[in-house]
Amino acid sequence: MMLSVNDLRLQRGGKAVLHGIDLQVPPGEVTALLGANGAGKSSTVMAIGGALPLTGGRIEVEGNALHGQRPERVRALGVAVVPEGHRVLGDLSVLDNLRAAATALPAARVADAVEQVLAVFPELRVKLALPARSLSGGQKQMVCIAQALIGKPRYLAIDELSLGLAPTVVKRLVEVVQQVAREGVGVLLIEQFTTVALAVSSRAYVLERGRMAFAGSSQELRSRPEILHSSYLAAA
Ligand SMILES: Nc1ncnc2c1ncn2[C@@H]1O[C@H](COP(=O)(O)OP(=O)(O)OP(=O)(O)O)[C@@H](O)[C@H]1O
Repeated sequence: MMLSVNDLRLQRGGKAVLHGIDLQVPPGEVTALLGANGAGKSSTVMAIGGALPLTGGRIEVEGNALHGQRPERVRALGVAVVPEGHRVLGDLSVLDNLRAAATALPAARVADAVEQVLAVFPELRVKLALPARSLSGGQKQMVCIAQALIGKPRYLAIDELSLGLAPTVVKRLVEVVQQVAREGVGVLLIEQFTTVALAVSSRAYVLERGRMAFAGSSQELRSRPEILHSSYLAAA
């Protein structure tokens, strides 16, 4: 019972960016994926979501291969991804953005599914009729997380939860991530604020130029700050 990445290799623009990484995301907890800009965090999440082809290795969820699958199939296997940049369909209303994420559900279940994600983000209720472009960055991120949750994933990967968002919003998003994990979802979290990421996660990984420089408990990484320092400096 796990989302697991084994010996993942990946090229972008003809250049190797992941050199064989291993990563496990257990259900019911938050796993942090840390590393400097360009280390390969986004590429890892995109590969998990079916948005980038691998050049080697395996990605599996509870025994099913995710690698080589299209993004829709990855979602159907219970793995949802929130890409970096909290992008929404700006011309559509917030409600239609949520509905658009529910197209894989039978029509009769869409309204219920929308209700369930609004219970997670009640602050979106008063925004439902507004065009999504009128939302703040934090509210757009809420819409993106709600879209990911609408299919009831067993695993959720979030690329840059809080990048560019106000501290009060970050606090709120972190609460939601913790709640989602408590309800049994395995969360893979990429978060620029390493203190936040290590406070909410049980296990942590540190990527350094496409290789895993650390894998272990978040507590251990908190007590050994030199690991993060050297990884973030190595990229400079
Ligand atoms: N579209 C692309 N085409 C070619 N190479 C890319 C592309 N996007 C990223 N890369 C390269 O892939 C490597 C890994 O980038 P990636 O975005 O996965 O890192 P990251 O750890 O998520 O960093 P960031 O926090 O900056 O997004 C980098 O060397 C980057 O230059």
